[in-house]
Amino acid sequence: CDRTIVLNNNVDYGTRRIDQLPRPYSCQVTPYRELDFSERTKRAAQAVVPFFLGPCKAIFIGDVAIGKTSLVNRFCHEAFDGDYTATIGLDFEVERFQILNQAYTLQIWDTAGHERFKCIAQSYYRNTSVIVTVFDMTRPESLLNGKRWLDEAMRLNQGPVLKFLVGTKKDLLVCTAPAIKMAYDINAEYWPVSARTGENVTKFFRRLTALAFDHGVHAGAASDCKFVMDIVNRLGQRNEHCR
Ligand SMILES: Nc1nc2c(ncn2[C@@H]2O[C@H](COP(=O)(O)OP(=O)(O)OP(=O)(O)O)[C@@H](O)[C@H]2O)c(=O)[nH]1
Repeated sequence: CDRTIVLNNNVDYGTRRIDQLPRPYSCQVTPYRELDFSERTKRAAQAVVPFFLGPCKAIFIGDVAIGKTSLVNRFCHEAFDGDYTATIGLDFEVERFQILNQAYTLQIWDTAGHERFKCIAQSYYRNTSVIVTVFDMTRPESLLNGKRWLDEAMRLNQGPVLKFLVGTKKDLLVCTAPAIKMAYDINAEYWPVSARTGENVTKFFRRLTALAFDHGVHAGAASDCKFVMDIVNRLGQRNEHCR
């Protein structure tokens, strides 16, 4: 088999530093319409008192051999391997970003697509901030199966999650219309990428991480607010008892 390993093929990987909210692949195919970080996020990032935002957990799900690991490897290691090696259960990567001068960690959970490892992978689906449903643009059935993978992951996550639909192997381009329709149907942001050439890979990860950061600040602010309201309510109840 023709083994191809490409390293540093002049793709601009950018940096892990983000000062402005990166654009979606297409403004038409995204449920996330904000053009910049929210005012709340910018204020929080500029505050004198530093805030801590926990890591972002992003799971990558989808059929076997569609290019999940290749996508992750291209971003994390700037490498592409033309040979296929099945993921056993699950792989894990950590990437550190600087967003609006705040440290932010992206955890990438690359799950196995093989049925045999499904139970292992599914046990890591919980408490996810981002679900990336991956499909192979040269294999239409992997797009249809993507919906099933997403439903299973959503069933195990009660809280709000960001959803992305990523088509791999853009270098072997095929029609994207069904993917765009699917992205609308599942309310996900659509990205076609190529791990072989690196096209859109860094842009996609920067966008994912920045959106997760923005939404994470909101969720954190909301839970702080709930915490304060709980205290106020409890104090109110105590006063009632005293009367
Ligand atoms: N031409 C081309 N081939 C790709 C691309 N991405 C992945 N491949 C090839 O597709 C095959 C499968 O890729 P993997 O990344 O191992 O697939 P996976 O989804 O992680 O597979 P599992 O671990 O079994 O779930 C490998 O032979 C890759 O070289 C791409 O962008 N372009």
